[in-house]
Order: sequence, then structure tokens, then C-alpha cells
Amino acid sequence: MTNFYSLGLSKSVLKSVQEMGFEEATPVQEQTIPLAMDGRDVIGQAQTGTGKTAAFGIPMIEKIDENMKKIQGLVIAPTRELAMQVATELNKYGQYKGVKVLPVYGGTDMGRQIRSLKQQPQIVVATPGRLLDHIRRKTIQLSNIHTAVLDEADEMLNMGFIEDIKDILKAVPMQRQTLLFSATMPKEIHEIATSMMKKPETVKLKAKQMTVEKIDQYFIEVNDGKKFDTLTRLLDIHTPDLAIVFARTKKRVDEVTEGLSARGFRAEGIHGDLTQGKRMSVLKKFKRGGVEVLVATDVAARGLDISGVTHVYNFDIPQDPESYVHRIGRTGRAGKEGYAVSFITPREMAHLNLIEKTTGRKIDRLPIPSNDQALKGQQNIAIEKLVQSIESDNLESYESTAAELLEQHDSVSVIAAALKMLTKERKDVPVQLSYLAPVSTKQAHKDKQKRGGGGKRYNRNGGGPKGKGGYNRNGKSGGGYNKSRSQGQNKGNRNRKYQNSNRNNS
Ligand SMILES: Nc1ncnc2c1ncn2[C@@H]1O[C@H](COP(=O)(O)OP(=O)(O)OP(=O)(O)O)[C@@H](O)[C@H]1O
Ligand SMILES: [Mg+2]
Repeated sequence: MTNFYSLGLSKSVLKSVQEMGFEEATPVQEQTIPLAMDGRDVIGQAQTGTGKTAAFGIPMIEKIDENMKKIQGLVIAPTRELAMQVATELNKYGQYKGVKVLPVYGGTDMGRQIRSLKQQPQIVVATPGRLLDHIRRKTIQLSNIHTAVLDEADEMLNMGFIEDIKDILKAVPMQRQTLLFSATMPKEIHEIATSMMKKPETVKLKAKQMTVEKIDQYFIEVNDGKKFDTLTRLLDIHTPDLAIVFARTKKRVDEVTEGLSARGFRAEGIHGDLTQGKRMSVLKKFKRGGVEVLVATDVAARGLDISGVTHVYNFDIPQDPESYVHRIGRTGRAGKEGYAVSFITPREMAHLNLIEKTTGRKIDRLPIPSNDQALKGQQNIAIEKLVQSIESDNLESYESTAAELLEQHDSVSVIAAALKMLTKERKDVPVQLSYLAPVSTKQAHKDKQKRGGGGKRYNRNGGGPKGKGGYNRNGKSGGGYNKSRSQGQNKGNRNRKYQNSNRNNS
């Protein structure tokens, strides 16, 4: 373990790091910060939630001349929410040094953004589409940039974005330092990456698995038509603090969200068709805990750091294994535990194997949960409330009445009635979703071959209970729910769904 002092940081940056409560550098920070401070180009690959933002952010801040009121650093990120988050984090690292960081993304007022750019930020964190807009309108000055970062680099160099990235980098001085970070880096993308860099150093954390160990991973084999009931039962059993449900299309997200609301869950959806204002307000509400289930397309899969996400459900399995890694990586961040369950239709079982092969980790099978188990999960919450009251409320004034009651009825009936009143019995409102075709592993293979092997993804359409049975004190009941081992381009090429979920992110 290395502390930040020994990395040779300046006083002002050290102060910010301390204020953020970081005691030790994470491995990716320990390895990449010295290289980056030395001016080297770096490709950094480390698991989700392990602090890659600081790994590129700290050296970038260190290199900024705070007295020069020009854009000197550029970070490009695939979604608006991520750009915003990264800008907020970099602002924290640079606060005592006096470095100004501006997020620049689409869906917001252009005029106001141009005015903010005129106020001379030293770092810009942008989504590609909006940044290109500014470049074309000449409302952004990139000629003083000495450091460029692609966060979620493999996504940025994938077919949907690569042409944009090339155009952007043409506007940035050649003598720049280039830093690329992601939790995933397929081989062919790594090749593209190195061709854009100067003798890059690749830092790949030696992890046995691509996913964080602390995320428990399961799958349930279930027909498409049974997914929704399975989801609500799981939510009742797991009673997650905050959960993200990933679905493959925007329509699916809307339907699942509506269904969950009809069954009494506090759920909201997020996808690229919503206005930016709505996207931000949904995310804010989720972070505050005002929404317990966030239903999302892959727009929320990469980079978002929301502390307290305990569970991730893949309502629909993603087309490519890398997306799986990023999606489940929304939980189990910064050393916390997480729980991920993926629904796999019988025809998608081969796809599950592909994911396991890519991540290097076996995903355990769970049986389809029953209604009884779901009810038990909710009862456990009631028990929790009851026990809490026994332990912390002053019940003296209730005790004589309770004793009288027990003279007339047996104790089991009295407690059963109390529990029934406290238990949220889920109304089984019928919910019918539109059918969604399974992902095709064959198609993925074909695409791969067309591109000369190694590839993946060209079709971009693409918790809790640790205990078993009974209830445990924090209300996270396993509900008798046993686990068992399973056996285991270019713009023109973007398909429509891809455009839908990503182009709106500019
Ligand atoms: N050295 C550290 N000590 C403690 N917490 C840290 C440290 N570095 C980063 N963190 C925290 O860890 C969390 C995850 O960091 P970050 O979002 O940078 O992860 P990431 O590696 O970029 O993940 P992803 O692949 O999902 O983008 C953040 O909340 C961040 O504040
Ligand atoms: Mg990140």
C-alpha cells in the first residue's frame, strides 16, 4: 500500500485528497500516477470502482498551470452524466490549487455553455458530440492542451465514437500526453489505442478476474415472459437499499419502470430519449434514496459512481461481455460488497458462457424464486421493525394491554397478526411486457469474424442476501433462497438502437 505522500504530489493536491478521505492510493493509482506525472502516455486497465478517475485526474491537475487561463487538459467521456461526475471529481482535486474544471455536454443551453467556456476553465470534461459542435463553431480553443484523457477508452474507440474521437484529437496539439482508462480493453481496441499514442505504457492490474471479487454474481434461467415476476420477487427477497435494473431497450426500460411502479416500488427509468433535465433529476433522486430502483439502458452502465448501490439486475443480458463487466460494476465500488443477478433466457445460455469466459469467473445459478420466498422477504422487514421497536422504543405503556391480549389469544396468533399488519403484501398487479428477442451469440461471432477476429460488440443494442434462509438483523434476508452451482466502424454502421442510446449523449 502506498500513501499519496510518497507519490510526490504537491501540497495543495494532497490536501484535497486528504479531504476526500483517501488514505492509501489504490493499485491503479499507485502504478499510473508516477508514470503519468513523468509525462508518459498510459493505458490503464483496472476493475470497476477502483479509482481510475483519480489515477488520471491527479496527474492532470498537477500538470496544470493555474496562472494560465487556457484549456490545458481535456477529458472525453461517453455519457453526459459521466462527464458531469468526472468534472465534479476533478474540481475537488484541483480546488486548493485553483484549477477550474468545466463539464461540456449536450442537452444543455449552448449559449450558456459558450459563456462558461469564455471564463477560461483549465480543464474541460466533454462528451464527443457536443465537443465537436464547439470545435466546428470555433467556440472552444484546444491549442494549449497538453493532456488528453479518454475515460472509458474502449467505448470511446469503439465504432460508435471512433470517428468523432479522431476528429477531436486532430484539433488537439500532437505533442500532448494521452491517457486512456477503462475496466475493459479488448485486444483489437488496444491496438487502435496504441496507434493514437506515443510509446504508451500499458498498466494492467494483475487480477485473476475482470470483475471485482466482492460482487457476488448469479444468474437465473428464466423465460422472457416470466422475467418481470421474477424481478419483483427478487426485489422483495433482497430488499436492496439501491438497485439498478438494466434493460436492453428504451421501451423495455419504460415498461419495466411502469410495471414496478404499479406493483408499489419506487422506480424511475433513465435512457437517452429523456430530456437532460429529466435524466439529471432522476439520477439525483436515486442518489438521495428517493428512488429505490433505477431502471436503465447502458447509458448508466459506464463509470457512474453512486455509493450505496447494493444490487444490480440484468433484466436483459447485454450483447457483449464488456457491458456485463461495466453494468455489474455499478455496485461493489471502493471495496464495498455488491450483488448482481442476470436473467438468462434458455436460448441465451451460450451467451452466459461467453461472459464467464471473458470475465474469468463462474456465475452461479439461482432457482426462480417463489411467491412464498418473496412474502418471507417482506415479512423479514416487518420482523426487523418489530425487533427494532423492542430494542429501542419505550413500550412500558403498552405492556399491560399486551398482557391482557395474551390472556385472550395465544402468543403466535397475536404476533402473526402484528406481522401481517406490518408486512407490505405485494399486490400482484398483472404486468405484461412486450417481447424482446434473445441476444444472439452467433451474430456476435459473425461480426467478430467480419472484423478480423478478436472483436466483439458490433450490435450495440445492445443482490443482497448473503445469508440463506431465515432473516438476519439488517433485514437483508436470504429468504431460504439457496444458491447452487451452474454448469456451467464508422458512423454509417451504427445501428439505430445504438444511435438511440448513445448519440443523444453528445
Ligand atoms: N485512494 C482511494 N481511497 C478511497 N477511495 C477512493 C480512492 N480512490 C478513489 N476512491 C473512491 O472510489 C470510488 C470509485 O472510483 P472511480 O469512480 O474513480 O472508479 P473507476 O475505477 O473509474 O470505476 P469505473 O470503471 O466504474 O469507471 C469513488 O467513490 C472514489 O471517490
Ligand atoms: Mg471511471
